[in-house]
Amino acid sequence: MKAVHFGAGNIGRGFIGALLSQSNYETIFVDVNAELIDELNDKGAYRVELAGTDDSIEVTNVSGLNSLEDEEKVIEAIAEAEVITTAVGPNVLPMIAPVLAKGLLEKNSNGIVIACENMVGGTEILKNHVIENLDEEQKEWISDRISFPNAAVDRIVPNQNQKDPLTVMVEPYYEWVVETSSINSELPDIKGITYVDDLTPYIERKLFTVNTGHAVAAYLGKYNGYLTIKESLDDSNIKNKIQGALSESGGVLIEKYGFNPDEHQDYIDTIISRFENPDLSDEVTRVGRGPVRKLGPKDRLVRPALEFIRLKKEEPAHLAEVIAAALDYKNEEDPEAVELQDLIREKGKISAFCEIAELEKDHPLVQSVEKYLV
Ligand SMILES: NC(=O)c1ccc[n+]([C@@H]2O[C@H](COP(=O)([O-])OP(=O)(O)OC[C@H]3O[C@@H](n4cnc5c(N)ncnc54)[C@H](O)[C@@H]3O)[C@@H](O)[C@H]2O)c1
Ligand SMILES: O=P(O)(O)OC[C@@H](O)[C@@H](O)[C@H](O)[C@H](O)CO
Repeated sequence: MKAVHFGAGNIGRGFIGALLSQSNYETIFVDVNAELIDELNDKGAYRVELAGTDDSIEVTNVSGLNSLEDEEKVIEAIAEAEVITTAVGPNVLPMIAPVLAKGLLEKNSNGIVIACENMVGGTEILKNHVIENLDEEQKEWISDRISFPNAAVDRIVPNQNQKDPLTVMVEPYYEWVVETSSINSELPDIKGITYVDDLTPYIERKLFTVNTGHAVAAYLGKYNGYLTIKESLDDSNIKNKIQGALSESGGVLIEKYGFNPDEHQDYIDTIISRFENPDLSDEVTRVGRGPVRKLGPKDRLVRPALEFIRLKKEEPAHLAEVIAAALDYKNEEDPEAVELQDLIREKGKISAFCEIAELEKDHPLVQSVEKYLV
């Protein structure tokens, strides 16, 4: 069995690639990072270390293709693969869509594409990019043969600082949930996947708890001069604010999906203890990366804040404070952080926020954020 995985980065190697290998797939990684691709082809294997344990997984039967230089080979690999997965980041999905479309059109059997990105409806969005330049006949062909199920993935994989460029250290915890309703062939037998009929409660619970809490730690941590998520959590003031923000997003999730409040609190507590893992060093700049995306209307801060106002008719004070801290986020090495600060210089914080979050200035969330601006 063959799998093609776009993105040989942290989650690609440390999570998806490892599970594909453990499920006996030959996995071909496609990436733009020439060093990683050369290493994968030289070694054909790499190690995933489980932080805080002596355990590791030897990931074998892997190789790499450079998506900038090897287009014909990428198309051929996609045509032969049963499963195609991605972990490239939401903004990169439109860039991989053209080659993915070419490869899928070459297939003579059914296939499944799963985007493993932190976003609601990620695979569906990728599918729309894939089919946007196809003619009607090609669209029908793809819709008949290729399944595009949405997915939620959860495992903290920090940026790596290892001697070996392929070795990756991950937290032992993981969750990979895939929606069955849009799969029109046999479900792939991949270790670790939980199949569900309706992904919405799972992806929202994950994004608006793990990623909302993480964003609080990153933006308040950066504002307070901390370098890592662990340092942020060691500050009891920030830890309380994470609890506060997750009570706001949790209130929304409990109301929308009928989660048991005690069980949801246990979920929050587990996540906070994952952030405190002393064996992982995760930088606030990795977790806070891409602030324009993270301040978007459907992402981890604005979406739960808007729903809190709509359902609870109260001010989401903690989420508003974190949004204000995110508007202060500066990192010259992060193109979105530079874009955000350029926009703020041009328009001011509130107009920049309104533009990114697609809100009017008199919206209650905007007024709430304004109170916390520095
Ligand atoms: N790291 C985590 O803890 C984690 C956990 C769950 C989900 N995710 C999600 O997984 C995705 C990837 O995150 P990551 O942390 O692995 O990032 P990463 O930067 O480590 O990996 C992304 C990889 O994509 C590659 N890439 C960029 N453009 C490409 C292109 N055009 N074609 C092929 N490859 C390309 C990059 O070179 C890089 O190797 C994101 O959507 C992220 O939200 C990450
Ligand atoms: O990957 P991002 O940029 O959407 O978010 C940063 C982190 O919150 C994220 O990568 C988490 O580590 C991950 O989602 C845990 O499952």
